[in-house]
Amino acid sequence: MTDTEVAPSISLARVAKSYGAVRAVRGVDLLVEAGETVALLGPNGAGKTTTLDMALGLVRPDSGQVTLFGLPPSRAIARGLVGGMLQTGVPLDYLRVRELIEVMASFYPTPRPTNEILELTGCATFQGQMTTGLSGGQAQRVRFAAALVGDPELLVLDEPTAALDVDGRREFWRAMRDVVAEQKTVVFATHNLEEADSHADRVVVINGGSIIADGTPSQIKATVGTKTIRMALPDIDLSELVTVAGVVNAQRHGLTVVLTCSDSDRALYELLDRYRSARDIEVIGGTLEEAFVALTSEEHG
Ligand SMILES: Nc1ncnc2c1ncn2[C@@H]1O[C@H](COP(=O)(O)OP(=O)(O)OP(=O)(O)O)[C@@H](O)[C@H]1O
Repeated sequence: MTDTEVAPSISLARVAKSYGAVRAVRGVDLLVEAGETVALLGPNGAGKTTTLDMALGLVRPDSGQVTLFGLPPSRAIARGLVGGMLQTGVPLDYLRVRELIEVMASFYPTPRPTNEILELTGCATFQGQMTTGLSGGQAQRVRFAAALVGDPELLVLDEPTAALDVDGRREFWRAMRDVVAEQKTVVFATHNLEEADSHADRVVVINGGSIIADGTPSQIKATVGTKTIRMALPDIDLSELVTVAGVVNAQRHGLTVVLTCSDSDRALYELLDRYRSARDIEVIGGTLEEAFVALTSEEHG
């Protein structure tokens, strides 16, 4: 078992998949280490689902290699190391919610207690309902419970909050915090930037079937230089300000100048050095949304 402890939770090496003429995933390399919470962020059709389905062995790649904990996906899953919550979902057949989770628990070597799972995922209140009559949000919670019941080391979630309202999302992420605190590895696909920013410690941006950025949310924001410096600085020409290293654009609003920066730290040192009269200085961080739009609107492939 030591190999499963040291091997990355997910390893994708030059993995590619086409559907006819559509190159859904184009040679992706991705290592996810134990304990990481990774958001796979991309617009519709970016290749997120195909990537996760290949990681779980549900879709066979045309080329490249996939291992989970150093094992072929089917073996890692058979050992109960992996829980998945996918768009296709758990078949919700004619059972009560509680019965379904009990049946799922019986498939795993070391399941978590059913009561604990029902509480954690917010399913306890409707555990006696038939699975065929659930609302979209309830069905999503049941899928989450089914993914967690085997007490997996790796949790793979494809757009986990897609069917949830604002309260449902909040509850979902509250439950996830407990899972993350248990040092599990979590990978979730989303096109919700706020979720990636708030809940992942690493964001992998995918577009057109390729990974186009990979880093912490702050690193992703920094790669596209979206920080802004505002300062009161009268009597200085904008043409002079754009010559400051790290400044890419300058605008004036009365006494205030607004500078868009590719490197706000460097720009700030030089500005303070040059202009001792600068006052009311503010550095405003770019949002992940700005970074994402900038990254995904570039030409790729
Ligand atoms: N079974 C399939 N048959 C044909 N084309 C497919 C199939 N699955 C995916 N594709 C195509 O592959 C590309 C990537 O799709 P994928 O579902 O992986 O993207 P995604 O990032 O998960 O998108 P979404 O956010 O809309 O779920 C898309 O162009 C999609 O239309």
